[in-house]
Amino acid sequence: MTSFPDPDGVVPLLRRGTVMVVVMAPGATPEDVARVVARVEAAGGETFVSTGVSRTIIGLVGDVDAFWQLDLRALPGVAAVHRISDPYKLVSRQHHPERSTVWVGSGERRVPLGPGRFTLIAGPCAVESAEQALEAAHIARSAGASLLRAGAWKQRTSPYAFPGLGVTGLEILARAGEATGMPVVTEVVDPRDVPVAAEHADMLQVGSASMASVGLLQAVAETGRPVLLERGHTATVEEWLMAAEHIAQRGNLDIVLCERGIRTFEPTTRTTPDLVAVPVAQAASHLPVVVDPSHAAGRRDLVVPLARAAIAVGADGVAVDVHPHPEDALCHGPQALHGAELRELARAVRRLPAALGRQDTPAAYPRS
Ligand SMILES: O=C[C@H](O)[C@H](O)COP(=O)(O)O
Ligand SMILES: C=C(OP(=O)(O)O)C(=O)O
Repeated sequence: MTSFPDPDGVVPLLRRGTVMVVVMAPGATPEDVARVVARVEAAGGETFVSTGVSRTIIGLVGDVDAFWQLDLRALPGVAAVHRISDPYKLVSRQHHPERSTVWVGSGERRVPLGPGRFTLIAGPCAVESAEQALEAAHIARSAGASLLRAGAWKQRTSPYAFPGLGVTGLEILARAGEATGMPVVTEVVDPRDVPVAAEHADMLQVGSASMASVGLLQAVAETGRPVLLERGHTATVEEWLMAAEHIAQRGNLDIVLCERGIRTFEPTTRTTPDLVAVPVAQAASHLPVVVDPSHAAGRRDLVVPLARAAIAVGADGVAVDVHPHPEDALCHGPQALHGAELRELARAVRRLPAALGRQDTPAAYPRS
């Protein structure tokens, strides 16, 4: 704003419910300005024009989506158009200042995810057999996890990699959840599988590679099941929240955001865990935010340190891979924790929040 010699003309614009700012080019004529004003006012908006020494800026008040459709950037003399308000509404904290809690499961198996709690989600990356899933579920439960995760359909990069057991895997997972008293969360990759997944799982996950698949987002939303929405590994926080808005628009606000690493130039880890995204997403949105250090790092040795960091940065939970025999795992064995490592992580989950001054309810921490 210092480039504007008339700051008094700028500040009031931003104080009057401005949702968008149009910056005119230095050589813009009064006719160019009038054309922008006329187009906005014809669309039912209000304009506040601030004429500086070298530039004029126009603040717009009204329906930001309607203004966006006007394509003001294409008008003569317009240098830039900036949104001031969030491009999402239902998931925004601007319209819903209280942070939300999402409940997964029913009856005695109901598990909360949200402020004042730290929820441990654990399980194998993929369901491989009834024995493996049940063993992993017992390890997870005895360590103190309250939600069981595992994939029946895996969205693999290679068409030759293990794709999951499909509906058979789903049934096995549901039985493992029942046997251990944990609600289950599983990923859906194809919208056609959503109904059967919703029949067997308590929460549906949309994976990183599907984050922007609008058809899938809408299909999971319409089941009414809570949704675990992974951040796309090339998505900005804003794009992630717009994906969540697609779910919310279908009337389903039971959405938990999961930060699982983003693609950067750093090859040491599978993706780069973007922990700053946790407080950023929590400030922008009322939805709970958890972290998946297993898929983010792809390395077992980093999962516990990253989970500690996730607690410190204020995450509402972590989702981690655990496997009875990681060396034999059919999917992502190198990132899967052994039982002893999961118990170490669970100790951090019990002790760290209070040590770090978090106000979480101790009763909600995993027991073990
Ligand atoms: O587990 C989740 C996905 O399948 C995974 O992130 C893709 O992994 P891949 O590249 O090993 O297939
Ligand atoms: C987090 C997962 O996968 P993705 O790599 O698609 O985020 C997962 O399988 O749980």
